Amino acid sequence: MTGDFEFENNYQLCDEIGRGRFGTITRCFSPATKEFYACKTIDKRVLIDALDRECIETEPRIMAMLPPHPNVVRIFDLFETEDSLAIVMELVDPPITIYDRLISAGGRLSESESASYAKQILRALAHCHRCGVVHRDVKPDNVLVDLATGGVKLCDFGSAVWLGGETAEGVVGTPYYVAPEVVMGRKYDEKVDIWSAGVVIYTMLAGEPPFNGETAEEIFESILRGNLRFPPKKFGSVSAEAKDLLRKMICRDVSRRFSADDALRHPWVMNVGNLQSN
Ligand SMILES: Nc1ncnc2c1ncn2[C@@H]1O[C@H](COP(=O)(O)OP(=O)(O)OP(=O)(O)O)[C@@H](O)[C@H]1O
Repeated sequence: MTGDFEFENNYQLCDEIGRGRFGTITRCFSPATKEFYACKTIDKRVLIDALDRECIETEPRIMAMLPPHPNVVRIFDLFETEDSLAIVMELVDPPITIYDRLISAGGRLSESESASYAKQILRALAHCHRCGVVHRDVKPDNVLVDLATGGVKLCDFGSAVWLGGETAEGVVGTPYYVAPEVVMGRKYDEKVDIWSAGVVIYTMLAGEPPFNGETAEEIFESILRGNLRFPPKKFGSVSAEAKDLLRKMICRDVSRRFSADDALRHPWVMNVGNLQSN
């Protein structure tokens, strides 16, 4: 790891393209490779909380550990000083997430677009899980979409953990997308990402998440009740295969819940190219 000085020698900072809990994402340019990248800069001085400090240290460690995959944002460089951290990543330009895509599409996406994104998210998760990495914060805001190619990339590994076959504890994630075993404070494994990915797919198809509430507590109660419904108003034109996959991903029984590889073998995901785009 190197410092500020080396960063300035290697990259030129351009415009700000995003802001997260801990830092700013800026487009940057490398005169050496003549390529643009996304640089996440974190001011470590504002992080008082031990958990926040852990999050920012985890992200580059986990990203560097994962072998490259077309559906996972790649890390290229890391610069660290006592006060700051800069992570140079692959740039998705324009910087659009599935969350932004849902907003611009008026709330929901077609079945074919949803299935195409679902397949790529599942490929990213299968890759992470094979490497023992659990993302723990799969949600529309953490999936970048390349509008030119339709390719998607999983990003923000700040909540991720390397489990390598073990289990974890502790509430991590974003209320709407959190699996019930996490809410209950039980030990959990990589299947939490499958629940969250199922909630993301449901949200893309319906325009709203399956478990709702005014407060985080209400959302958690709804998740624990686990009453998965497909209101005809939202799901009238959605195929039976899509609903079947959702039942197998948003499944309370962890041992029966699909793995990423199981989901990739499901007909709805296998037949992505044949779905209607309305
Ligand atoms: N590699 C990238 N290419 C293009 N845009 C990106 C990239 N990474 C992040 N962004 C943009 O910056 C925003 C914030 O990024 P990110 O979610 O990684 O930050 P964070 O600090 O971890 O946020 P959070 O508050 O969700 O933890 C994203 O929503 C996206 O718009």
